[in-house]
Amino acid sequence: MTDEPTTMPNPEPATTAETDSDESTGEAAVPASNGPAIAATDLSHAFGDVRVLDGVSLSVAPGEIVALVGPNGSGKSTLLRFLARVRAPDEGTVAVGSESGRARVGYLPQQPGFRAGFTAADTLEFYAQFVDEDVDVAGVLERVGLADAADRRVDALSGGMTRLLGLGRALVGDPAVVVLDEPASGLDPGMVERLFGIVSALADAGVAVVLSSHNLGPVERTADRVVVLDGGRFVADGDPRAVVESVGATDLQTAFGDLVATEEVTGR
Ligand SMILES: Nc1ncnc2c1ncn2[C@@H]1O[C@H](COP(=O)(O)OP(=O)(O)OP(=O)(O)O)[C@@H](O)[C@H]1O
Repeated sequence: MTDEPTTMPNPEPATTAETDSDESTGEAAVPASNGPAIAATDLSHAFGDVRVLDGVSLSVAPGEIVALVGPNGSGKSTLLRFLARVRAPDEGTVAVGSESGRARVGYLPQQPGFRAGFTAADTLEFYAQFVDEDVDVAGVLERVGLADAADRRVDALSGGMTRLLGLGRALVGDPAVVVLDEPASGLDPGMVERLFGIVSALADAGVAVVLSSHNLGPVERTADRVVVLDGGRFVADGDPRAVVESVGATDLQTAFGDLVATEEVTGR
């Protein structure tokens, strides 16, 4: 199914299983001063017999870029849904806050969906009406590289363009935290660079960014911190250079293979 952002009403509401109340997600405000922008504590979750997360905790500071990497099916999307609060974990809490007091979380789901018939601009205008600030829709479209597609219907967008529109939707309302599930998936190399440039600019503006990606080159160059998820736990967590050096590798791609392959030895 399609996930939708949590900060604004949804034109095609998700099921209740995907839109848990604040109470059920254990949401709480992080103390305003010098606290993390978002803090997840002791998250555990299973789908039936499959344990996807096993007591993971993650705090992200304002202006920090955290990249979540891991093999297919390792639980990245599940963790990001919990951070975005579109779903609640079996156990654990997610607290959102920031020094500025902004507490919204912008979310790009792995498979963003939009109301057919709307144009790209209509779509962002729709979401803009639910935030307090004035939203420069044309500016958001420009920022994500869709200025020329403003009047194109969403059902006529390519897969990559749909993802960029999802990124634009996540940015509406100037959120303090942005959670991006594989934002570079389906983008051509130029747009991948642009995407990671947008991420850097967000962080420079004080936004906490948590993203998942299989594009380990740009991740290594852009992220402040890389978290490797495998077997329900974090098997590495540190700045990219430290993660690479921790296994004596030369780059993140090589380190990733080593870390995931040796999970049972290095897991913590
Ligand atoms: N709603 C669900 N019901 C049952 N199982 C689920 C559900 N969502 C995810 N899973 C399972 O949980 C595990 C983790 O899935 P998740 O999508 O979080 O992984 P991922 O790391 O994001 O994978 P990918 O890199 O392929 O996107 C997988 O085994 C998946 O099949």
